[in-house]
Amino acid sequence: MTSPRVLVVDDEADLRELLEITLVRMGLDVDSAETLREARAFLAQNDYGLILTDMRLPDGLGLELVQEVNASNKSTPIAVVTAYGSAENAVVALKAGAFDYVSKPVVLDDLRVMVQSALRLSAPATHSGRAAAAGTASRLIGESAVMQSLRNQIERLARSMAPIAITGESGSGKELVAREIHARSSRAGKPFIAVNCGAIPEALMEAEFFGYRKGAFTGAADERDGFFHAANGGTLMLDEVADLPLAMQVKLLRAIQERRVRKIGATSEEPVDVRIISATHQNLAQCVETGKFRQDLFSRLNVIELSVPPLRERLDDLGVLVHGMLARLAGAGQQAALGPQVLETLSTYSFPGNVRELENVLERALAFANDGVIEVGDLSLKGARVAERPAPVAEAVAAPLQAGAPQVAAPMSVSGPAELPSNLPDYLEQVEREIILRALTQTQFNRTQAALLLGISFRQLRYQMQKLDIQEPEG
Ligand SMILES: Nc1ncnc2c1ncn2[C@@H]1O[C@H](COP(=O)(O)OP(=O)(O)OP(=O)(O)O)[C@@H](O)[C@H]1O
Repeated sequence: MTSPRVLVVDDEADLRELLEITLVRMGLDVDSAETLREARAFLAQNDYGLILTDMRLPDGLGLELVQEVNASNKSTPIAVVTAYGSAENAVVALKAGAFDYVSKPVVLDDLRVMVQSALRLSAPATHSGRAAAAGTASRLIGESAVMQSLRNQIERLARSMAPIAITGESGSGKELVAREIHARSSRAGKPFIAVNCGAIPEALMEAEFFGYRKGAFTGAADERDGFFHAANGGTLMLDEVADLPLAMQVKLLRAIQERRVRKIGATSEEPVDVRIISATHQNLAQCVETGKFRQDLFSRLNVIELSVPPLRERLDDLGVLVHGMLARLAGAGQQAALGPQVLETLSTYSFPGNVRELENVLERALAFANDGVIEVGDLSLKGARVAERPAPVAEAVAAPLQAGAPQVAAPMSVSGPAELPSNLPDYLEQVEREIILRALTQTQFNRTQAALLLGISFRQLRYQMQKLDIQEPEG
């Protein structure tokens, strides 16, 4: 088997030699070019496992080479060497399609990590474990034009280290998209860690992200790794990134830029090789405008933007989604089918909770269904019920909230009313709404604490609040 071949493009003799020696020691064959013209000549003759180019060359910019390689049908990873402190250059190169970058002065350990990661992309699927190369089907269901375009973007983005910012409404599939990018990348064999930034108490954030040394603070009985260490070699997803407090944003920016983290109580930093994917259902650019989110972190995270459309904008996918979900919901041997008009009814609904809500609607409907056949009457769609509701307790509770004074009506007995409810789903929803409101009022609308009180996850609470249209009082 021949060694992978690497093309180094740099006109600075010292740096070029350093790169050559390091790559040869890694067992690679190296060609060197001093100009864009020479590089193009090499590229016309050989296939490379990686191209490593300086940004500034005597006859042009390394960026031109990035664009040319990306425009060609060869999918060779190309990385750039950027001048010290020029974070903008790195971002521009990544946006143009560079696989990754190394900053000058080149730290050889970082270079080796980057080279290995690039070469895994061209390695056979069995070695890299990549879903893409192994031809594994996407877990993202959907054949609509937007979903197909999303899948193509995922395939392309999986071949780079560029930070990606995923936007989309709650429940639209942002985490699934992030997992898919990871599964199709050269990092697939390493961990994917998703962190809900809004669910971590501020005081614990630094310890959770960066870890701590034994004795670093009262209660630090043992050394612990943080999320960055846990995701080393893989992907770290920062979910609900807009919820990060400003102080933490500074520390995170540093860690992302330097690719190094320092545990609390440690004297030195450790290198970490982590791809960052962030997600939010908020408008991050607006958060920057209002001073809630740092501009520098924003431009660092937002190198590539990926938007996941809400379900109501891709209702063409409803049929395949329902089919896929029913197949999963119906356990082995159990029937799960749709009665007449069910799909039509679903397609008139706006799904504010997106695909997650569709999953919940189907799960609930299947529990009510006779012989596993879901009928229109088994679907309890929020919009459909609102008109029928007489004057539920829930409305009495919601009114003062809108006026800005959180109050809760006398709690309904959870053990059940004296008379049987005439509509069980409605009744249960009212009970649920009331209990959630009590927990929220008790915690001054701190959703993390309210979720803890109720023994559910932050995500679950957020989803239920959205489903039941519970809003934080203004002011
Ligand atoms: N295209 C899809 N095909 C199949 N399942 C999907 C699809 N999109 C989303 N789902 C499912 O819907 C649920 C919600 O998706 P996910 O958690 O990725 O959404 P999200 O946008 O990250 O939500 P949140 O903003 O609340 O964190 C998951 O169970 C996921 O598997």
